[in-house]
Amino acid sequence: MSARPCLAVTPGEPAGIGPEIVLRLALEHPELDFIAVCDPELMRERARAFDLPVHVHEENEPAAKTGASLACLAVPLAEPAEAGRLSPANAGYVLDTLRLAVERVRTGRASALVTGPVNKAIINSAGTPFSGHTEFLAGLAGVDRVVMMLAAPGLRVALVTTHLPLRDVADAITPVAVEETIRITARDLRNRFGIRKPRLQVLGLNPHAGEGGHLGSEDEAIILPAIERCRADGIDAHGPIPADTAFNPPRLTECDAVVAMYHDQGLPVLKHSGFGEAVNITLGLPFIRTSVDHGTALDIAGRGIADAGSLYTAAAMAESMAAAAR
Ligand SMILES: NC(=O)C1=CN([C@@H]2O[C@H](COP(=O)(O)OP(=O)(O)OC[C@H]3O[C@@H](n4cnc5c(N)ncnc54)[C@H](O)[C@@H]3O)[C@@H](O)[C@H]2O)C=CC1
Ligand SMILES: NCC(=O)COP(=O)(O)O
Repeated sequence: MSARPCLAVTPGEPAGIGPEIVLRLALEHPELDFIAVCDPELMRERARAFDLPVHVHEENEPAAKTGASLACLAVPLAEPAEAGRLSPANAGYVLDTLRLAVERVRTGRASALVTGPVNKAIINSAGTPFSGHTEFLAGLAGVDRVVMMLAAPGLRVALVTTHLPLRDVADAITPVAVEETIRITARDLRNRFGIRKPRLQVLGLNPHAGEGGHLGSEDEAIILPAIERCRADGIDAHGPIPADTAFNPPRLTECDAVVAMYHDQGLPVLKHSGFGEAVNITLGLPFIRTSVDHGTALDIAGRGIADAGSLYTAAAMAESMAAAAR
Protein backbone atom coordinates (compact mmCIF):
# COMPACT_ATOMS: atom_id res chain seq x y z
CA MET A 1 0.00 0.00 0.00
CA SER A 2 1.13 3.55 -0.67
CA ALA A 3 2.07 5.88 2.21
CA ARG A 4 -0.95 8.11 1.58
CA PRO A 5 -4.18 6.42 2.76
CA CYS A 6 -6.11 4.87 -0.11
CA LEU A 7 -9.86 4.45 -0.62
CA ALA A 8 -11.69 1.60 1.11
CA VAL A 9 -14.14 -0.01 -1.32
CA THR A 10 -16.85 -2.47 -0.28
CA PRO A 11 -18.20 -4.57 -3.16
CA GLY A 12 -21.47 -5.09 -1.24
CA GLU A 13 -23.79 -8.02 -1.87
CA PRO A 14 -21.63 -10.96 -2.99
CA ALA A 15 -24.35 -12.39 -5.25
CA GLY A 16 -24.80 -9.09 -7.08
CA ILE A 17 -22.71 -7.19 -9.60
CA GLY A 18 -20.56 -5.54 -6.91
CA PRO A 19 -17.62 -8.01 -7.06
CA GLU A 20 -17.36 -7.88 -10.86
CA ILE A 21 -17.47 -4.08 -11.10
CA VAL A 22 -14.78 -3.80 -8.40
CA LEU A 23 -12.58 -6.14 -10.47
CA ARG A 24 -13.25 -3.96 -13.53
CA LEU A 25 -12.29 -0.90 -11.52
CA ALA A 26 -8.95 -2.50 -10.66
CA LEU A 27 -8.37 -3.56 -14.26
CA GLU A 28 -9.47 -0.41 -16.05
CA HIS A 29 -8.36 2.24 -13.55
CA PRO A 30 -4.91 1.38 -12.22
CA GLU A 31 -4.52 5.06 -11.34
CA LEU A 32 -7.05 4.65 -8.51
CA ASP A 33 -5.50 3.69 -5.20
CA PHE A 34 -7.93 1.50 -3.29
CA ILE A 35 -8.29 -1.57 -1.14
CA ALA A 36 -11.36 -3.82 -1.46
CA VAL A 37 -12.85 -4.95 1.82
CA CYS A 38 -14.20 -8.39 0.98
CA ASP A 39 -13.44 -12.09 0.59
CA PRO A 40 -10.40 -12.43 -1.70
CA GLU A 41 -11.47 -15.93 -2.74
CA LEU A 42 -14.78 -14.54 -4.01
CA MET A 43 -12.86 -12.00 -6.10
CA ARG A 44 -10.50 -14.66 -7.47
CA GLU A 45 -13.45 -16.86 -8.40
CA ARG A 46 -15.22 -13.96 -10.22
CA ALA A 47 -11.98 -12.92 -11.94
CA ARG A 48 -11.64 -16.49 -13.26
CA ALA A 49 -15.31 -16.65 -14.27
CA PHE A 50 -15.00 -13.46 -16.35
CA ASP A 51 -11.48 -14.16 -17.50
CA LEU A 52 -10.33 -10.85 -16.03
CA PRO A 53 -6.54 -10.63 -15.71
CA VAL A 54 -6.50 -9.22 -12.19
CA HIS A 55 -4.13 -10.57 -9.54
CA VAL A 56 -6.13 -10.67 -6.30
CA HIS A 57 -4.00 -10.58 -3.18
CA GLU A 58 -4.37 -9.85 0.50
CA GLU A 59 -3.21 -6.53 1.81
CA ASN A 60 0.09 -7.83 3.19
CA GLU A 61 0.95 -9.94 0.14
CA PRO A 62 2.84 -8.51 -2.84
CA ALA A 63 0.96 -7.08 -5.84
CA ALA A 64 1.60 -8.43 -9.35
CA LYS A 65 4.88 -7.27 -10.87
CA THR A 66 3.07 -6.46 -14.10
CA GLY A 67 -0.60 -6.09 -14.95
CA ALA A 68 -3.55 -5.33 -12.73
CA SER A 69 -3.74 -6.14 -9.03
CA LEU A 70 -6.53 -5.94 -6.49
CA ALA A 71 -5.55 -5.65 -2.83
CA CYS A 72 -8.10 -7.05 -0.38
CA LEU A 73 -8.64 -6.50 3.30
CA ALA A 74 -9.97 -9.99 3.92
CA VAL A 75 -13.41 -10.70 5.34
CA PRO A 76 -14.52 -14.32 4.87
CA LEU A 77 -17.88 -15.17 3.33
CA ALA A 78 -20.08 -17.40 5.48
CA GLU A 79 -20.71 -19.62 2.45
CA PRO A 80 -19.68 -19.47 -1.23
CA ALA A 81 -21.75 -16.90 -3.13
CA GLU A 82 -23.45 -17.75 -6.39
CA ALA A 83 -23.98 -14.82 -8.76
CA GLY A 84 -27.68 -13.94 -8.97
CA ARG A 85 -28.74 -15.99 -5.94
CA LEU A 86 -29.11 -14.20 -2.61
CA SER A 87 -28.36 -16.06 0.60
CA PRO A 88 -29.24 -14.78 4.08
CA ALA A 89 -26.16 -16.64 5.35
CA ASN A 90 -23.94 -13.95 3.81
CA ALA A 91 -25.85 -10.94 5.19
CA GLY A 92 -23.53 -10.77 8.21
CA TYR A 93 -20.54 -10.77 5.84
CA VAL A 94 -21.92 -7.71 4.01
CA LEU A 95 -22.31 -5.81 7.28
CA ASP A 96 -18.86 -6.92 8.49
CA THR A 97 -17.23 -5.51 5.34
CA LEU A 98 -18.93 -2.18 6.02
CA ARG A 99 -17.90 -2.11 9.68
CA LEU A 100 -14.28 -2.92 8.84
CA ALA A 101 -14.13 -0.37 6.02
CA VAL A 102 -15.58 2.34 8.26
CA GLU A 103 -13.03 1.49 10.94
CA ARG A 104 -10.27 1.91 8.33
CA VAL A 105 -11.53 5.33 7.39
CA ARG A 106 -12.16 6.50 10.92
CA THR A 107 -8.68 5.49 12.02
CA GLY A 108 -7.12 7.37 9.11
CA ARG A 109 -5.89 4.24 7.32
CA ALA A 110 -8.25 4.91 4.41
CA SER A 111 -9.12 8.31 2.98
CA ALA A 112 -12.78 7.64 2.16
CA LEU A 113 -15.37 4.91 1.91
CA VAL A 114 -16.80 3.87 -1.46
CA THR A 115 -19.63 1.37 -1.33
CA GLY A 116 -20.99 -1.09 -3.85
CA PRO A 117 -24.64 -2.09 -3.78
CA VAL A 118 -26.25 -4.16 -1.06
CA ASN A 119 -29.60 -5.88 -1.01
CA LYS A 120 -31.55 -4.43 1.88
CA ALA A 121 -34.21 -7.13 1.87
CA ILE A 122 -31.85 -10.07 2.39
CA ILE A 123 -30.16 -8.34 5.34
CA ASN A 124 -33.58 -7.83 6.95
CA SER A 125 -34.59 -11.40 6.13
CA ALA A 126 -31.45 -12.59 7.91
CA GLY A 127 -32.69 -10.84 11.05
CA THR A 128 -30.90 -7.48 11.08
CA PRO A 129 -33.09 -4.40 10.61
CA PHE A 130 -31.37 -2.48 7.82
CA SER A 131 -32.89 0.26 5.72
CA GLY A 132 -29.77 1.30 3.80
CA HIS A 133 -26.10 2.22 3.99
CA THR A 134 -27.08 5.81 4.74
CA GLU A 135 -28.85 4.98 7.98
CA PHE A 136 -26.38 2.20 8.92
CA LEU A 137 -23.39 4.52 8.52
CA ALA A 138 -25.12 7.27 10.52
CA GLY A 139 -25.57 4.70 13.29
CA LEU A 140 -21.93 3.58 13.16
CA ALA A 141 -20.79 7.20 13.27
CA GLY A 142 -23.23 8.13 16.05
CA VAL A 143 -24.71 10.96 14.01
CA ASP A 144 -28.41 11.80 14.38
CA ARG A 145 -29.00 13.20 10.91
CA VAL A 146 -27.24 12.60 7.64
CA VAL A 147 -28.43 13.51 4.15
CA MET A 148 -28.55 11.29 1.10
CA MET A 149 -27.55 13.29 -1.96
CA LEU A 150 -27.17 11.93 -5.46
CA ALA A 151 -25.12 13.87 -7.98
CA ALA A 152 -25.31 13.42 -11.75
CA PRO A 153 -23.79 15.71 -14.36
CA GLY A 154 -25.86 18.92 -14.10
CA LEU A 155 -28.09 17.83 -11.22
CA ARG A 156 -27.76 17.16 -7.50
CA VAL A 157 -30.69 15.93 -5.43
CA ALA A 158 -30.66 15.80 -1.61
CA LEU A 159 -33.42 14.07 0.36
CA VAL A 160 -35.16 15.03 3.59
CA THR A 161 -36.34 11.45 4.13
CA THR A 162 -34.67 8.31 2.78
CA HIS A 163 -35.94 4.74 3.03
CA LEU A 164 -39.43 5.13 4.41
CA PRO A 165 -42.75 3.66 3.37
CA LEU A 166 -44.68 6.37 1.49
CA ARG A 167 -47.41 6.15 4.12
CA ASP A 168 -44.92 7.42 6.74
CA VAL A 169 -43.34 10.20 4.72
CA ALA A 170 -45.71 13.06 5.57
CA ASP A 171 -45.22 12.48 9.29
CA ALA A 172 -41.45 12.56 8.84
CA ILE A 173 -41.54 15.99 7.18
CA THR A 174 -40.98 17.87 10.42
CA PRO A 175 -39.61 21.39 10.91
CA VAL A 176 -36.37 19.95 12.29
CA ALA A 177 -35.96 17.42 9.47
CA VAL A 178 -36.42 20.01 6.74
CA GLU A 179 -34.26 22.65 8.40
CA GLU A 180 -31.40 20.27 9.27
CA THR A 181 -31.40 18.77 5.79
CA ILE A 182 -31.10 22.22 4.22
CA ARG A 183 -28.33 23.22 6.63
CA ILE A 184 -26.32 20.00 6.18
CA THR A 185 -26.68 20.17 2.40
CA ALA A 186 -25.57 23.80 2.25
CA ARG A 187 -22.66 23.17 4.62
CA ASP A 188 -21.34 20.09 2.83
CA LEU A 189 -21.73 21.66 -0.62
CA ARG A 190 -19.48 24.41 0.72
CA ASN A 191 -16.99 22.26 2.60
CA ARG A 192 -16.86 19.12 0.51
CA PHE A 193 -17.69 20.44 -2.95
CA GLY A 194 -16.12 23.90 -2.77
CA ILE A 195 -19.31 25.76 -3.73
CA ARG A 196 -18.89 29.10 -1.97
CA LYS A 197 -22.59 30.03 -1.67
CA PRO A 198 -24.74 27.03 -2.59
CA ARG A 199 -28.13 27.79 -4.13
CA LEU A 200 -30.82 25.32 -3.05
CA GLN A 201 -34.28 24.74 -4.47
CA VAL A 202 -36.48 23.11 -1.85
CA LEU A 203 -39.44 21.13 -3.12
CA GLY A 204 -42.89 21.08 -1.64
CA LEU A 205 -44.43 17.85 -0.41
CA ASN A 206 -47.85 18.10 -2.00
CA PRO A 207 -48.90 18.69 -5.62
CA HIS A 208 -48.33 22.36 -6.55
CA ALA A 209 -46.63 22.81 -3.17
CA GLY A 210 -50.00 22.57 -1.49
CA GLU A 211 -51.83 25.03 -3.80
CA GLY A 212 -52.09 27.68 -1.11
CA GLY A 213 -53.15 25.19 1.54
CA HIS A 214 -55.92 23.64 -0.54
CA LEU A 215 -53.86 20.52 -1.30
CA GLY A 216 -52.23 19.83 2.04
CA SER A 217 -50.81 21.94 4.83
CA GLU A 218 -47.16 20.81 5.17
CA ASP A 219 -45.79 23.13 2.48
CA GLU A 220 -46.90 26.35 4.19
CA ALA A 221 -46.86 25.18 7.79
CA ILE A 222 -43.58 23.26 7.88
CA ILE A 223 -41.43 23.63 4.78
CA LEU A 224 -41.76 27.38 4.21
CA PRO A 225 -40.85 28.35 7.81
CA ALA A 226 -37.87 25.98 7.74
CA ILE A 227 -36.62 27.64 4.56
CA GLU A 228 -37.12 31.07 6.11
CA ARG A 229 -35.10 30.13 9.20
CA CYS A 230 -32.26 28.96 6.97
CA ARG A 231 -32.46 32.09 4.83
CA ALA A 232 -32.27 34.22 7.98
CA ASP A 233 -28.88 32.59 8.57
CA GLY A 234 -27.68 33.46 5.08
CA ILE A 235 -28.41 30.16 3.32
CA ASP A 236 -29.55 30.70 -0.26
CA ALA A 237 -32.57 28.36 -0.15
CA HIS A 238 -35.82 28.92 -2.05
CA GLY A 239 -39.17 27.21 -1.99
CA PRO A 240 -41.30 25.31 -1.44
CA ILE A 241 -41.28 24.78 -5.19
CA PRO A 242 -43.79 22.43 -6.83
CA ALA A 243 -41.90 19.22 -7.64
CA ASP A 244 -43.40 18.97 -11.11
CA THR A 245 -41.84 22.22 -12.27
CA ALA A 246 -38.67 22.35 -10.17
CA PHE A 247 -36.78 20.12 -12.59
CA ASN A 248 -37.50 22.26 -15.65
CA PRO A 249 -34.07 22.76 -17.22
CA PRO A 250 -34.04 26.60 -16.96
CA ARG A 251 -34.77 26.37 -13.24
CA LEU A 252 -31.97 23.87 -12.70
CA THR A 253 -29.41 26.26 -14.16
CA GLU A 254 -30.12 28.50 -11.18
CA CYS A 255 -29.42 25.97 -8.47
CA ASP A 256 -26.64 23.79 -7.09
CA ALA A 257 -28.94 21.21 -5.52
CA VAL A 258 -32.61 20.35 -5.29
CA VAL A 259 -33.81 19.33 -1.82
CA ALA A 260 -36.57 16.76 -2.29
CA MET A 261 -38.89 15.58 0.44
CA TYR A 262 -38.69 11.86 -0.28
CA HIS A 263 -36.81 9.19 -2.19
CA ASP A 264 -39.12 8.72 -5.16
CA GLN A 265 -39.83 12.43 -5.54
CA GLY A 266 -36.23 13.23 -6.42
CA LEU A 267 -34.34 10.12 -7.46
CA PRO A 268 -36.32 9.05 -10.55
CA VAL A 269 -35.51 12.40 -12.15
CA LEU A 270 -31.86 12.11 -11.18
CA LYS A 271 -31.55 8.55 -12.48
CA HIS A 272 -33.40 9.43 -15.69
CA SER A 273 -30.93 12.21 -16.30
CA GLY A 274 -27.72 10.47 -15.29
CA PHE A 275 -28.04 6.74 -14.54
CA GLY A 276 -24.65 5.09 -14.79
CA GLU A 277 -22.68 8.25 -14.16
CA ALA A 278 -24.31 9.44 -10.95
CA VAL A 279 -22.91 9.12 -7.43
CA ASN A 280 -24.66 8.74 -4.10
CA ILE A 281 -22.96 10.78 -1.35
CA THR A 282 -23.81 10.73 2.35
CA LEU A 283 -23.58 14.28 3.67
CA GLY A 284 -23.19 15.01 7.37
CA LEU A 285 -20.93 12.07 8.22
CA PRO A 286 -17.59 12.67 9.94
CA PHE A 287 -15.93 10.91 6.98
CA ILE A 288 -16.34 10.78 3.21
CA ARG A 289 -18.68 8.18 1.75
CA THR A 290 -19.68 7.86 -1.87
CA SER A 291 -21.55 5.05 -3.59
CA VAL A 292 -22.92 3.78 -6.85
CA ASP A 293 -26.24 5.01 -8.26
CA HIS A 294 -27.55 1.48 -8.88
CA GLY A 295 -28.52 -1.62 -7.00
CA THR A 296 -27.35 -5.22 -6.95
CA ALA A 297 -28.69 -5.96 -10.47
CA LEU A 298 -29.19 -9.65 -9.72
CA ASP A 299 -30.74 -10.10 -13.17
CA ILE A 300 -27.36 -9.54 -14.84
CA ALA A 301 -24.94 -10.60 -12.08
CA GLY A 302 -22.42 -13.11 -13.37
CA ARG A 303 -23.05 -12.27 -17.04
CA GLY A 304 -20.11 -9.92 -17.43
CA ILE A 305 -22.17 -7.01 -18.77
CA ALA A 306 -22.41 -4.81 -15.68
CA ASP A 307 -21.30 -1.24 -16.24
CA ALA A 308 -18.67 -0.02 -13.75
CA GLY A 309 -19.15 3.65 -14.71
CA SER A 310 -20.96 4.76 -11.58
CA LEU A 311 -18.47 2.93 -9.33
CA TYR A 312 -15.59 4.64 -11.12
CA THR A 313 -17.28 8.06 -10.79
CA ALA A 314 -17.97 7.39 -7.10
CA ALA A 315 -14.32 6.46 -6.49
CA ALA A 316 -12.98 9.42 -8.45
CA MET A 317 -15.30 11.77 -6.55
CA ALA A 318 -14.24 10.27 -3.20
CA GLU A 319 -10.58 10.76 -4.14
CA SER A 320 -11.07 14.38 -5.05
CA MET A 321 -13.13 15.05 -1.92
CA ALA A 322 -10.39 13.43 0.17
CA ALA A 323 -7.72 15.47 -1.57
CA ALA A 324 -9.68 18.66 -0.91
CA ALA A 325 -10.01 17.74 2.76
CA ARG A 326 -6.24 17.26 3.24
N1 LIG B 1 -26.23 1.66 -3.04
C1 LIG B 1 -26.97 0.58 -2.81
O1 LIG B 1 -26.62 -0.24 -2.00
C2 LIG B 1 -28.26 0.39 -3.56
C3 LIG B 1 -28.90 -0.80 -3.40
N2 LIG B 1 -30.08 -1.02 -4.04
C4 LIG B 1 -30.66 -2.33 -3.84
O2 LIG B 1 -30.50 -3.13 -5.00
C5 LIG B 1 -31.56 -4.09 -5.06
C6 LIG B 1 -32.10 -4.18 -6.46
O3 LIG B 1 -32.69 -2.93 -6.81
P1 LIG B 1 -33.34 -2.62 -8.21
O4 LIG B 1 -34.46 -1.69 -7.96
O5 LIG B 1 -33.58 -3.86 -8.96
O6 LIG B 1 -32.27 -1.73 -8.96
P2 LIG B 1 -30.97 -2.11 -9.76
O7 LIG B 1 -30.22 -0.85 -9.94
O8 LIG B 1 -30.25 -3.23 -9.10
O9 LIG B 1 -31.47 -2.64 -11.18
C7 LIG B 1 -32.34 -1.90 -12.03
C8 LIG B 1 -32.02 -2.25 -13.49
O10 LIG B 1 -30.81 -1.61 -13.87
C9 LIG B 1 -29.85 -2.57 -14.32
N3 LIG B 1 -28.53 -2.17 -13.80
C10 LIG B 1 -28.28 -1.74 -12.53
N4 LIG B 1 -26.99 -1.48 -12.39
C11 LIG B 1 -26.41 -1.73 -13.57
C12 LIG B 1 -25.06 -1.66 -14.04
N5 LIG B 1 -24.05 -1.25 -13.24
N6 LIG B 1 -24.80 -2.02 -15.31
C13 LIG B 1 -25.80 -2.43 -16.12
N7 LIG B 1 -27.10 -2.51 -15.74
C14 LIG B 1 -27.39 -2.17 -14.46
C15 LIG B 1 -30.30 -3.91 -13.75
O11 LIG B 1 -29.83 -4.98 -14.52
C16 LIG B 1 -31.81 -3.74 -13.73
O12 LIG B 1 -32.33 -4.09 -14.99
C17 LIG B 1 -32.57 -3.69 -3.98
O13 LIG B 1 -32.41 -4.57 -2.90
C18 LIG B 1 -32.15 -2.30 -3.56
O14 LIG B 1 -32.37 -2.03 -2.22
C19 LIG B 1 -30.64 -0.12 -4.88
C20 LIG B 1 -30.02 1.10 -5.08
C21 LIG B 1 -28.78 1.45 -4.43
N1 LIG C 1 -31.73 4.69 -4.15
C1 LIG C 1 -30.52 4.90 -3.47
C2 LIG C 1 -30.37 3.93 -2.39
O1 LIG C 1 -31.29 3.26 -2.02
C3 LIG C 1 -29.04 3.79 -1.77
O2 LIG C 1 -29.18 3.74 -0.42
P1 LIG C 1 -27.95 3.56 0.55
O3 LIG C 1 -27.75 2.10 0.67
O4 LIG C 1 -26.79 4.27 -0.02
O5 LIG C 1 -28.44 4.17 1.81
